[in-house]
Amino acid sequence: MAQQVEVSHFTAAFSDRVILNDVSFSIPAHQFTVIVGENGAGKTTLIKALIQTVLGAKTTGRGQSHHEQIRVNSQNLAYVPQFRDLGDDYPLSIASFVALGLKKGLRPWLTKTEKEAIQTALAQVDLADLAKQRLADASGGQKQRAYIAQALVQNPDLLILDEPTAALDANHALALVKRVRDLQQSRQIGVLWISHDTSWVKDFADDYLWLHDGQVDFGLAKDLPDHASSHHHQEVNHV
Ligand SMILES: Nc1ncnc2c1ncn2[C@@H]1O[C@H](COP(=O)(O)OP(=O)(O)OP(=O)(O)O)[C@@H](O)[C@H]1O
Repeated sequence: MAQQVEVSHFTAAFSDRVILNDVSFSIPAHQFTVIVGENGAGKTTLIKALIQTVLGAKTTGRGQSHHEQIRVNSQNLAYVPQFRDLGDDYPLSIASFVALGLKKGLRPWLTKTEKEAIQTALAQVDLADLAKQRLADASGGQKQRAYIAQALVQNPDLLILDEPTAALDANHALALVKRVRDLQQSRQIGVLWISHDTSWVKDFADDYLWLHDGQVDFGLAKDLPDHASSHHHQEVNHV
């Protein structure tokens, strides 16, 4: 299969500040790729450009961004943004929250297939027993998993997660990594996972993208350079 992501001489700048400077790299299909780099290195900027490319291709019917430096081979991209707590008065159950990921338009009911897809997505993140519980009453880790279930119910061929373990302790973070790794392999999809914690990368990812000094290095996860991990600090969202 072709590459899932191809970036060729892409530059991102805000005013005259260049964040990514003429970067080129490719990611093969069906890979679990971790994106690392210090705060401000351009990780979110990069994934936003990839997402815009896919959204742009849908409206123009072309598989390329308008500036033609980025190609993303994805019919169905799902994105889990950085964790935001929706608050104590959020009214929906976990199952209803996951159902928001379905593209059913204004139709108020769920088809049998959609109900099954919700059950499957909940089971895949081990939330089947909590389907009827209010999302507001779930723990931080359960909420993270509900966000991921909402992405999975879309049956993505490319899943992009922006620091999904930022609010989790080490054990729950590793459990989530393993779960997404299993799903990525069983569904044969691509995963792009932004992480400041690189402790698990060599064991569970296929490749890395390391953003530093305006450049992007791509390599096999087992070869992740030590200095790619050494200067990070984790930013936890306090809400
Ligand atoms: N809309 C914008 N306007 C101006 N500057 C921006 C904008 N968005 C991002 N930046 C700047 O671009 C740089 C890269 O930001 P980005 O969010 O991509 O970094 P990041 O690697 O995701 O960082 P973090 O690890 O802190 O989330 C930062 O210096 C940021 O301040």
